[in-house]
Amino acid sequence: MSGTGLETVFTEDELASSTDLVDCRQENSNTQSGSTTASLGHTTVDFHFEEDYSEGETILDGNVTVSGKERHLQLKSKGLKLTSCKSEKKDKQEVLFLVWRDIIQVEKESKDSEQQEQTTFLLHHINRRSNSVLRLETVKIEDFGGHGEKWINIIYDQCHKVRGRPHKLFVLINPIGGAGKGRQIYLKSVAPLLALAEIQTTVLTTEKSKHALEIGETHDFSLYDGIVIVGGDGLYQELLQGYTIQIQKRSGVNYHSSEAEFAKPNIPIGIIPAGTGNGVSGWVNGTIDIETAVLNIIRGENRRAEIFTVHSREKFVCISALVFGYGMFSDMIKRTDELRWMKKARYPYAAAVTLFKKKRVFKCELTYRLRKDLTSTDPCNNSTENKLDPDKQEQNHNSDWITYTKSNNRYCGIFSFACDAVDLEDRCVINPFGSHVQLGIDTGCGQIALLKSLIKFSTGKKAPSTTPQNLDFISNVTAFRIKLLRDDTETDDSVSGARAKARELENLLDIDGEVVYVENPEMEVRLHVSFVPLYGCIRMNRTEVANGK
Ligand SMILES: Nc1ncnc2c1ncn2[C@@H]1O[C@H](COP(=O)(O)OP(=O)(O)OP(=O)(O)O)[C@@H](O)[C@H]1O
Repeated sequence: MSGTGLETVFTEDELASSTDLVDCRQENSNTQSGSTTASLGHTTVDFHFEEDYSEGETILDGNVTVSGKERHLQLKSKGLKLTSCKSEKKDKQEVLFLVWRDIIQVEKESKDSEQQEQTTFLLHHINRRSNSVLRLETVKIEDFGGHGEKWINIIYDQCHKVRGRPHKLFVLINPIGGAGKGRQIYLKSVAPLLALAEIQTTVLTTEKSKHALEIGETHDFSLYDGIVIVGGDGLYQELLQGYTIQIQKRSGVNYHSSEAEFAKPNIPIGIIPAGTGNGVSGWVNGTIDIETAVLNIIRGENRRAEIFTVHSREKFVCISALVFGYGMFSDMIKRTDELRWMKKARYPYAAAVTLFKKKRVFKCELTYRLRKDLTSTDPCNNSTENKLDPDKQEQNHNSDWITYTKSNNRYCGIFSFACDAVDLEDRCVINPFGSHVQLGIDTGCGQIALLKSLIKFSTGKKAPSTTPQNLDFISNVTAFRIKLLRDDTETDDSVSGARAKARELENLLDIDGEVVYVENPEMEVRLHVSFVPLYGCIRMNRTEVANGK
């Protein structure tokens, strides 16, 4: 299945009603796809393009007209430059410089009459708005310097040969994620842009729970330049877990060993935020705006993000790409899972219910390892590290296991996000490409204080210098172990109803907002740095992050 790949997945009616598929180019030049607010992280990420904005050598130059005004157009080795003519007053002179990566397509405008001699073409390019939002814009350019179709041929060649830009994508849609609009989102806001960029697609929709896991484990992705998922964090986690297992099996890695060096995926993944939380998409795009996510996939730039693996007694349980939670976090996710019929409203509802519930206390041994070669949490540490061989980064960097002793083994919750919060002077920046994480430990913190802390973390607000009572954060963590301490003589039959329910909950984890059952609550969670290539990942630029631009 190739080409648009839509015929087998969408009904004729759906395709026919999607007018933008028929006439996508005009429609998209004005499209402003809906920007929603992320519940996790969308305002926190300050990614900056480390694109080389030097212009390079001139390939072709000449005069053109744009909206009736004379302009000078130069095609350079690094991009395209459009400037006002020298005759215009200095203060009215405009300059537009676009690197080739930011040009999506060029197409010749069909002539109205045979008499029309000048070549006219449409340049579809990315316009950068503030706060990471990208928009497609179209400029109509008319040649009058005599270069004719030479303009079109060179622009076409340059923008289509940009390194990393995908030509063939595998797309997986979750029709029930978020507000249940995955298919419509794909048809209206994703497919037209991919078609405009001449990207071939193979499109599948999930048909049942955990289908993405199965597809990830069995599908041959080698034919594709990238994988796109249209859904939320749960869909991404399942696809990535299946794909990770497939890679380990092919590479002969014993992935049941918690010490194993996992083979890393080489095909980048792009996430179209069509779920509820859309945390990872927000992290890597700096927004959960749909059009931005699509344009970042087309741009092709990608960077490896970190993930956790979770093992229990030397048996692989799962991977986690967003958050690992145990105790009150898994209790809350179980509650939200049971309320799936409420769609997006289930999260605030479950959070509100949690506020009024008495916290469950569990007893466990908690140990962790720290990254020992860090001297600071400066984000620039990452840029240096990323120049190193990523496999070497993980070797010999960990401390021995350290036991957490502050709580007398009594806990309400233990959690960690697969990212680092870089503490700048006025705020935090979430960095999913780092080499260590924070471990959160709740030993009886007030519910409201805990929620406020989590919201602060996820929205990049500067954390107060003092954390709430009974809430602790350990920085620079690379692995942790939780060993539940249970009374060996206790059985489900010998305990009260309430305790039997608590025992059931003790076997549940919150993995990226989904409930995962673990047979033996004795887990090892390990961070794998620089693991999965994600589209939309833009390097943090030292000066700009430091200046908070
Ligand atoms: N066709 C399907 N039928 C039933 N369940 C499905 C189907 N496809 C995927 N699922 C389930 O949907 C869940 C993933 O949903 P997804 O992450 O896309 O949206 P969400 O949960 O609303 O968003 P988020 O995870 O960002 O909060 C997984 O539990 C997965 O097994």
